[in-house]
Amino acid sequence: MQPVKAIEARDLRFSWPGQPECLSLPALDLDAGSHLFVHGPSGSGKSTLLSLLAGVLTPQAGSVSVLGQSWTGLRRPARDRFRADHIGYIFQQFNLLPYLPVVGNVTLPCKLSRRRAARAEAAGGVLVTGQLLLRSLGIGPELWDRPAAQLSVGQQQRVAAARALIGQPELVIADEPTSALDAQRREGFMHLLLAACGRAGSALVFVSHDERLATHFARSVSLAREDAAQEHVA
Ligand SMILES: Nc1ncnc2c1ncn2[C@@H]1O[C@H](COP(=O)(O)OP(=O)(O)OP(=O)(O)O)[C@@H](O)[C@H]1O
Repeated sequence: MQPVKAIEARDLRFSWPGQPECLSLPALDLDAGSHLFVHGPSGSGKSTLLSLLAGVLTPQAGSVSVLGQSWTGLRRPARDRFRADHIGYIFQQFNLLPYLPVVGNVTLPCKLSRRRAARAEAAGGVLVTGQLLLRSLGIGPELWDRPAAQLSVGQQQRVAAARALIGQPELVIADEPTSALDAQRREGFMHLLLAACGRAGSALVFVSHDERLATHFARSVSLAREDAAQEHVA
């Protein structure tokens, strides 16, 4: 039997209402635990693709399966549950709850998903797992009880990564999480994120307009118009 893929997308086509086609992708596969870099200029459809992969948007044609489950077969509440159980999402603007302490932000997915809570419990407890993740991403105990809004951009970004990774979701989706960082902090974050995904065994789809980040990945896909959805394997 073939192992279940983290992502299997076929013949995807998507247009926003009243606009020309935004995305056309014949195939996109991602093996469990492997990492993929998606790049393309602003407006090329990177965030749209991520929303299709995460089942937030529905394509006009084609299909997306995550861990062997097709989004088409799920109604909205089931989609929300499946997403909470299996996908960690790092948003471009991090989307932390500003007044909630750092550690509360990180453990939040375990309140929304029993599956992720059970995994964190099995790994030593939800709180301890959150603290360990924060530590591994360079956020020390002196910051754990501070409201998230009081952290620097680079610190918030690492908190967002810890939140995405708690409870070992099989798939982590990262939408331009490094766009606000200088070169040194960007490289540091990439190393921490890739190592944390490796430890959790999570597959990673990482999106950026910055092609230099491709050096961190064995596989990359370009959404640039002129070479529509071309794949490169290093
Ligand atoms: N909610 C929306 N409604 C209508 N059109 C949208 C919406 N979101 C995105 N678009 C359009 O879809 C196209 C692709 O946008 P998308 O945000 O996916 O690109 P992107 O590559 O992620 O861009 P960026 O790097 O600037 O974040 C753009 O032309 C954009 O205007």
